[in-house]
Amino acid sequence: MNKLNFTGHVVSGKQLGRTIGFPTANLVVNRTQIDTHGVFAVTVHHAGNQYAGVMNIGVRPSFEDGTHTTVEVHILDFAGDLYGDTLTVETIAFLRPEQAFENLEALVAQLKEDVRQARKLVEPNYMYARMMTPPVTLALA
Ligand SMILES: Cc1cc2nc3c(=O)[nH]c(=O)nc-3n(C[C@H](O)[C@H](O)[C@H](O)COP(=O)(O)O)c2cc1C
Ligand SMILES: Nc1ncnc2c1ncn2[C@@H]1O[C@H](COP(=O)(O)OP(=O)(O)O)[C@@H](O)[C@H]1O
Repeated sequence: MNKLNFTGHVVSGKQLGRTIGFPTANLVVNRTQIDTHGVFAVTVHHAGNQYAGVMNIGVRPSFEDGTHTTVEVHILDFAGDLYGDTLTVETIAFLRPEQAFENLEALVAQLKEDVRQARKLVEPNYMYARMMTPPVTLALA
């Protein structure tokens, strides 16, 4: 997979995400930075912090007429107002292509599975970084 690394600012969407337990920050990004569609496990940088997340780049075939591409990120273990803020997103792994779901229940079940995968794929990176930090610091001291 080609790694994507881009920055965008958060605008409002249909405000449906929060009603299904998955608030998703809609990002305005430079189209030339995005050359693919699909669902990804990602690292999100916001205000000096780093989080694991799941991202969809697509046309939301379950809800839309399938013409307008959006970039949406759900950040794991985060709650807060991001409207107007800037996020930098780095893809870690491609999870699956975007699908048309029959109903919200089926979408939510898949989103839970996406989050489960992202935890497995993204969080070990942080654990490894934390494990490595003390010995490196000691070696430099
Ligand atoms: C990780 C992730 C995967 C998604 N996968 C799909 C998908 O396969 N099909 C789809 O129609 N929408 C998908 N969505 C988009 C949701 O339908 C969207 O977040 C929801 O419509 C809420 O939109 P809102 O932020 O405008 O309120 C996905 C969103 C995320 C964050
Ligand atoms: N964990 C989270 N991940 C992403 N956005 C979150 C999260 N927690 C709170 N938010 C906020 O919720 C908004 C997304 O909620 P949502 O209902 O999908 O609305 P919208 O359709 O306007 O994107 C984000 O823009 C952000 O301000």
